[in-house]
Amino acid sequence: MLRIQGLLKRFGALTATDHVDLDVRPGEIHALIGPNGAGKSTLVHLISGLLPADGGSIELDGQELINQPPHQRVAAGLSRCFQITSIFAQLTVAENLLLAVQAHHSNSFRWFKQRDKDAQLKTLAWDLAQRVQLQERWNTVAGTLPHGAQRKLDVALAIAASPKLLLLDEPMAGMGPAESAEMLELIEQLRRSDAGRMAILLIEHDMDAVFQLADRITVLVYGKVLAQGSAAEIQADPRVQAVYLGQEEDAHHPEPAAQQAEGTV
Ligand SMILES: Nc1ncnc2c1ncn2[C@@H]1O[C@H](COP(=O)(O)OP(=O)(O)OP(=O)(O)O)[C@@H](O)[C@H]1O
Repeated sequence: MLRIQGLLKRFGALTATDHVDLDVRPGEIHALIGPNGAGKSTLVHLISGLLPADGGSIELDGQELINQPPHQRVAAGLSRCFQITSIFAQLTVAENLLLAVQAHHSNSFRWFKQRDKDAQLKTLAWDLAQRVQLQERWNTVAGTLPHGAQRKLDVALAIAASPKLLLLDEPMAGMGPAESAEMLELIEQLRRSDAGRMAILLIEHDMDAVFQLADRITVLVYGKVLAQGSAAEIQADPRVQAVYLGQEEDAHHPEPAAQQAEGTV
């Protein structure tokens, strides 16, 4: 579904994305992990088009996106969660969802009478609410929802367009254990309910969540791909262990740990 080849991004002398190759298959949850500063956010910005690349290729379902502006990438089937910044806080859950489905689907119902069109859009919005378990909050003003429920609404807005690839950038950030568990269940359920086609690229610091959710994992270090494989392969990889061990030691002895991580790349 997503094929990245030789992707390159430089910030002055720093190569933040260093000839990265990455494939995400249809229906797969692919996690991107790596220590702080590894280049995960830069890669996500390159995919969504918020940053221009210096070289390489990004294909979504066979379509080259590398020179496309963000809105054309969305039209091509890319969707990204923006950590609740995309929700309308003054509007209810229902109004948020109706706006999202209207933006993406109203063309499909353009020959319908207004009343039938409204009913179709409302059905789609209600389906979305069910998919993210927000039916009971249908009439709640979005800004008054707890943090976890706002993140769920954000996910619903992102999947309203039936994307081919969903970019989930730290979906559990700022959540307590109960909210994280609900989000984890929601992501698993998205995979099950989407006819196996929508792929998810997940950036997440919570390793338990990553190992539970991901079909495959890519590990980035200093902008380069260090390892790729299943959760079991990544957990057993001594190079990955060294990087994460190095990071823990880094807190106590910054210099030696940084050198150790560098030596493993
Ligand atoms: N706009 C920028 N200008 C200059 N350097 C940048 C810019 N954005 C990121 N960098 C640098 O690029 C490298 C990769 O940063 P990035 O934020 O992509 O890493 P990350 O893996 O997302 O880190 P974290 O897990 O801490 O969010 C870092 O060294 C960072 O300082």
